[in-house]
Amino acid sequence: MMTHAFGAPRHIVLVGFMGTGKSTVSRLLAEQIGCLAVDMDAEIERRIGRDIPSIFAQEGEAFFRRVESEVLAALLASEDSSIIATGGGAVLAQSNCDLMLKQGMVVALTAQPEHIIARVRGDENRPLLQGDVEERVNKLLADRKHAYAFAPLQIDTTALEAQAVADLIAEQWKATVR
Ligand SMILES: Nc1ncnc2c1ncn2[C@@H]1O[C@H](COP(=O)(O)OP(=O)(O)OP(=O)(O)O)[C@@H](O)[C@H]1O
Ligand SMILES: O=C(O)C1=C[C@@H](O)[C@@H](O)[C@H](O)C1
Ligand SMILES: [Mg+2]
Repeated sequence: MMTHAFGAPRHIVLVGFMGTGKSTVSRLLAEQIGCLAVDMDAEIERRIGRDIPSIFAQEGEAFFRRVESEVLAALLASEDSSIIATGGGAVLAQSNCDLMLKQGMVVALTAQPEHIIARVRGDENRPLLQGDVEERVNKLLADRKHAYAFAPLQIDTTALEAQAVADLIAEQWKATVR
């Protein structure tokens, strides 16, 4: 179980573009550290009772972003420590970033565009990447050039296995909560 020094962050929050490995790494980290992994996208689907593409199609992105902010705030308010895999766009609201920094150790995962494209190609669960995946990824990456820079810890996952990424974060976490 995790123990906490006074004032130490309660949660580990993973941010990053789609396909950088937040969901995968969160599950590995949870096993390693011994706490719950929560995937915000899955939590939103559970709360609304529909999958992400349907929520985007039927309610629109603005609705999705409102629910995303509510889910994030609820998870961060929990007394129980967790590893939170955020959705790729959860950082688009400054208020979300401020909350993450206040309540968690925020880690940004990055990867070279070609690797992101290879990892997300063929996955129909990402409504913002439908159509020409390469074009969509490059456009969104340009729009979000600085969106993940607020995280104090940045890990380039391009040449790392997901387990190696989890190991790096676990090491940093142990040093932080000691
Ligand atoms: N370090 C890595 N090296 C190679 N492949 C990886 C790595 N991390 C994750 N992957 C693979 O990339 C794909 C996307 O990973 P994952 O779903 O964890 O990304 P994500 O950041 O949660 O994306 P999203 O924001 O869309 O939820 C998966 O197929 C996963 O197995
Ligand atoms: O980057 C984004 O804006 C998104 C990423 C996914 O995790 C989902 O939250 C959704 O597909 C939107
Ligand atoms: Mg994910």
